[in-house]
Amino acid sequence: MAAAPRLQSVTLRFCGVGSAPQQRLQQQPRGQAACGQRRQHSAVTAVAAPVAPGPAAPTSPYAVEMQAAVDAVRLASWLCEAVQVELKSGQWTDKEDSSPVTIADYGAQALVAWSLKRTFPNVPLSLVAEEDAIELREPENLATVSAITQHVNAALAREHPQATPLTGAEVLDLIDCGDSAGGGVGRHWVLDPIDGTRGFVGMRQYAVCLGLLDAGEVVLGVLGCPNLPQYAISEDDCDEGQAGRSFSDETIGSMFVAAKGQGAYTGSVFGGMPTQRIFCNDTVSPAEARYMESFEKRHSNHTLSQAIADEVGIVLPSLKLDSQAKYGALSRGDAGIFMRFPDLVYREKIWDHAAGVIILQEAGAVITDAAGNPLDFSLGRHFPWLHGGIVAATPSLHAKIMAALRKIYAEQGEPQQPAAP
Ligand SMILES: Nc1ncnc2c1ncn2[C@@H]1O[C@H](COP(=O)(O)O)[C@@H](OP(=O)(O)O)[C@H]1O
Ligand SMILES: [Mg+2]
Ligand SMILES: [Mg+2]
Ligand SMILES: [Mg+2]
Repeated sequence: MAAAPRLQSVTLRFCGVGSAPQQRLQQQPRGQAACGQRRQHSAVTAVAAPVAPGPAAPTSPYAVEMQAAVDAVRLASWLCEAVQVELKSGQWTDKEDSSPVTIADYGAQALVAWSLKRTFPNVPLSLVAEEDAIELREPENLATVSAITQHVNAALAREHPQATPLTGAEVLDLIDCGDSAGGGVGRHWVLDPIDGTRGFVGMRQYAVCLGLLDAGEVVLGVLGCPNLPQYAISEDDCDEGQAGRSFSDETIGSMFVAAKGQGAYTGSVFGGMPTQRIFCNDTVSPAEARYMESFEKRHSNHTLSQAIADEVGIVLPSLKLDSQAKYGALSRGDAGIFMRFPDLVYREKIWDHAAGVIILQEAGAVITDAAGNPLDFSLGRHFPWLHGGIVAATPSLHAKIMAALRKIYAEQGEPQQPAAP
């Protein structure tokens, strides 16, 4: 729970929802959101001085793709924030897997596809993305399509006023661009238009996640985290409903970018190209370390992560937050460890990890499955079974976590994962 003085300021900021968000959405030109109005917060740890020229220097490999990805993620992030302002409980449907999907998931996917096609008009778009428009094409979903299209066109009018507004049919076709099978040959964009949809509807954390696969390897990643503070987060920032305060606070809203061999960087999600170099902090001892895990208990076994933490000597409680915002926060040193232990029958999707993994790697973290294997993105839209889950951490803490995990498995018995499909 937040301390009393903080609760007061949170209450005040909630009062602003409805007017303040509109100000941010309508009055602040792109690039100014990070400026001014900074309050005192604990600094992001392990952040080096800004490094010029940053990840999109014209001579850098993947520079054009990086700028394209940042533009696409920012455009989608504007839509997400606009929808979250309006989101009322119950304004989402349940897909077959019973995960909530909002109009923002669809709208963000359409905008990213539109943006990539605009930047690369002569290259066929191969996009491995979470959503599809099959249900939206049912006649009873006409009103939903209309709402998505309105939000898509509002974001376009803001960022690309010269663009012709899209029709509902065009929006549906853009969403359906995301059906690529991916794989280890050629280039494929990998998109989770909203990772952490439950966090999005719960006014917690979420992320727009875009990665680029080249010959089966993630070579570029961008995370847009409109609700993630630009300062180091604490438990207070993870409480249910806390993210709603972001709309009137210019220190909220982070972007993370990385390209292979070029380092990881952060900045404002509504600013320019992020240029602040970040590193995960490998000097933290277990006694000082924090670990992060899913907010949703059903996504990860919190009992196992607590047992590992106890074994390693971690005393601080975990930070529980949704989405790949965790990968961004780990990359800049807010915590030292991320653990994810889903049900053994759950098959992970590549869009839930692609962008975050390259950012983590470029920040100096180690990320493996629970058996210590690297994550292989070359095998299609899903991973084959990851052995027991995912562990990401600073190098020294990763080694300690893996040793603790092996000890616990030796005592309790190895988890019996189904054979690879
Ligand atoms: N039963 C389950 N176990 C593990 N992960 C699950 C799950 N059900 C859904 N997920 C995935 O967990 C993601 C959110 O991750 P996190 O737990 O880190 O917030 C979801 O992304 P979406 O919100 O994009 O659907 C979804 O892909
Ligand atoms: Mg989903
Ligand atoms: Mg996801
Ligand atoms: Mg998603």
